[in-house]
Amino acid sequence: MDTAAEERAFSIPMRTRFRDVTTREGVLVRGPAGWGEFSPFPEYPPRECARWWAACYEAAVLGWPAPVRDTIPVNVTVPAVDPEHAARIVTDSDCTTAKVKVAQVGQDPAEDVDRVAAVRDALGRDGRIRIDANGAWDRDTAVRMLGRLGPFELEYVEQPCAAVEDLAHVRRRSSVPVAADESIRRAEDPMRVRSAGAADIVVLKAQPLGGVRSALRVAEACGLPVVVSSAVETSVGLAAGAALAAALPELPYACGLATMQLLSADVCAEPLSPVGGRLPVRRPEVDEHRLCAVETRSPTPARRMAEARRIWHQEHTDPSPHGL
Ligand SMILES: O=C(O)CCC(=O)c1ccccc1C(=O)O
Ligand SMILES: [Mg+2]
Repeated sequence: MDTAAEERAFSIPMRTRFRDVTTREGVLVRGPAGWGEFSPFPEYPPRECARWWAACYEAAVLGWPAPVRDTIPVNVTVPAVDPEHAARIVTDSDCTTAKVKVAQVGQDPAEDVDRVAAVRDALGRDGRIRIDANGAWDRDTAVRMLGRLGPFELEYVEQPCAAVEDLAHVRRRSSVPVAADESIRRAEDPMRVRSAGAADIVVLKAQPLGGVRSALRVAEACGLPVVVSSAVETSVGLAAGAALAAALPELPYACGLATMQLLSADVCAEPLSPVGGRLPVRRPEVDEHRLCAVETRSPTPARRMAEARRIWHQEHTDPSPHGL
């Protein structure tokens, strides 16, 4: 669309499979404000990808609002691995909060219990544990599993069920606080979560919500405590999440932005990784050598971005002065 803007498609394998994600693909775009990332998940339709494009455009062209803090407390993310591996991931991190994936397809509920138990052992009594079911439980299973996992003292459960009505049901039946993720991220109307009484906390991600400013507006309109999470991005995408977490007026919980270690490589020489359980708020430099090493010839990422951009600019008529 524009020869001035640099666009580089990348493909990076995950270290550990994360749900059905084994590789992260996308495009990095360099604009006047820096690099932006466009990396929607493979199954996301073009209409949803338009918001991911808006986030990339904001990063590359507009930049971000001023931060009110310079480090962000983060959780270590524990995929649906065996108990020993889960304990090692927690011990190798400096984090005192862990987010444990549960309800993985093909696994037994006892595997969730064993994984959470191992994480509680590794963290000690003062650590915090939150779990994420990615909407996989029905409402009765959710209430039953929260009963089984309750003794490990959960900070909250993220998206126990897919439907907003089911989240509200679980919230009434269980003493574990409920956080909404997919119900915000993939919803036509993120405000339904609040009016349905479906959540105590909202999980906000910069890319799927259309950028930092747009996510800040969702946070303000929701009026619930916010946890900022990544979409498993390179350090370029993570920097947008850090900017969002840094700009929120209140940040009462650790954020899910320590996901760099889930990827096997990065595009920056100094990846955006936590130090002492906290992520520094900064924009890491893209390293040409590292970017080259993960560059892909696949036409798919660029094609998806062109389609997302077309939809976005159709709906937002102001023409970009930067040709992006
Ligand atoms: O929150 C974290 O710790 C990591 C981010 C994460 O879990 C995630 C990453 C990509 C896609 C979905 C999710 C999710 O929270 O469900
Ligand atoms: Mg989630």
